[in-house]
Amino acid sequence: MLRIGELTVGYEPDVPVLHTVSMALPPNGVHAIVGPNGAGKTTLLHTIAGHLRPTTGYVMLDGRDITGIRAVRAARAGIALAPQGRRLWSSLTVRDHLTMTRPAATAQEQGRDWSVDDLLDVFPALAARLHHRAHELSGGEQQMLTLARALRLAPRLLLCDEPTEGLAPTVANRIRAVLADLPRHGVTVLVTLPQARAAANLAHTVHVLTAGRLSDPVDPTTTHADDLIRRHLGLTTDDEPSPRTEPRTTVRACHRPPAHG
Ligand SMILES: Nc1ncnc2c1ncn2[C@@H]1O[C@H](COP(=O)(O)OP(=O)(O)OP(=O)(O)O)[C@@H](O)[C@H]1O
Repeated sequence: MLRIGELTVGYEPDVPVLHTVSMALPPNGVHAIVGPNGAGKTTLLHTIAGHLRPTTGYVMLDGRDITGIRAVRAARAGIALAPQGRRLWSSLTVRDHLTMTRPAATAQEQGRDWSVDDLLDVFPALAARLHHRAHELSGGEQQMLTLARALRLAPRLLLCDEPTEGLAPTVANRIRAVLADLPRHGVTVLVTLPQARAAANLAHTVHVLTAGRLSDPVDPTTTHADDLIRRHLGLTTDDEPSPRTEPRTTVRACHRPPAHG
């Protein structure tokens, strides 16, 4: 569904943050990018979402060249971003956020059209907070609202930047479970996560981004996946417990994507 080739992106001339990044994501899966702070994860998502223009390279969505298009056009093409830091409108209520946001994608490019009620079913915690302002919500509720608002745009590709950052483990697990279920609704998910273990438990493919360079995709179900991810991250075996020590069934998406897309 998404194909990126030789993408170089920077904020200043001749200072690239991403170096010739290439990636091909099949549709209807959950795909994770892990990497340390400052690796360029946000930069990559913002480039796909049309907030940043690459210096070189291309971004293709379902065979259509969307390189360098503006964010509004990326949304029309079926891409939504749930940004890091949430960026909610603090004085508006949950209801305001969900009713003010409408499907942005054109009919042809649109994914599922999520009604407000659909989204409250996905995030029951928000139903109880419908008339509360964003700044009155807990961190977990704010993150749920960020995701719900992005889904209101009816995307086929949802970009989630560190959606579990700073959340209690149970809330983070709930968020990951929602993401794992989205491919069932025709939404492909590209999510950045700080922890290799969480990414391996959730995603169908994991890419590691370090210092602006992206690894080849790793299939977390293969025998050497943990070692491979760890090696890409430059970790020793003691730095993070094995992904296989956690039950995968809690969040792993049940619909595997086709091998090619
Ligand atoms: N608006 C900006 N102007 C200049 N440099 C920036 C800007 N935003 C990010 N950078 C730099 O680009 C590099 C990559 O940042 P980015 O936020 O993409 O990394 P990240 O992997 O998402 O890290 P984090 O998890 O800390 O958000 C960093 O060196 C950062 O300082």
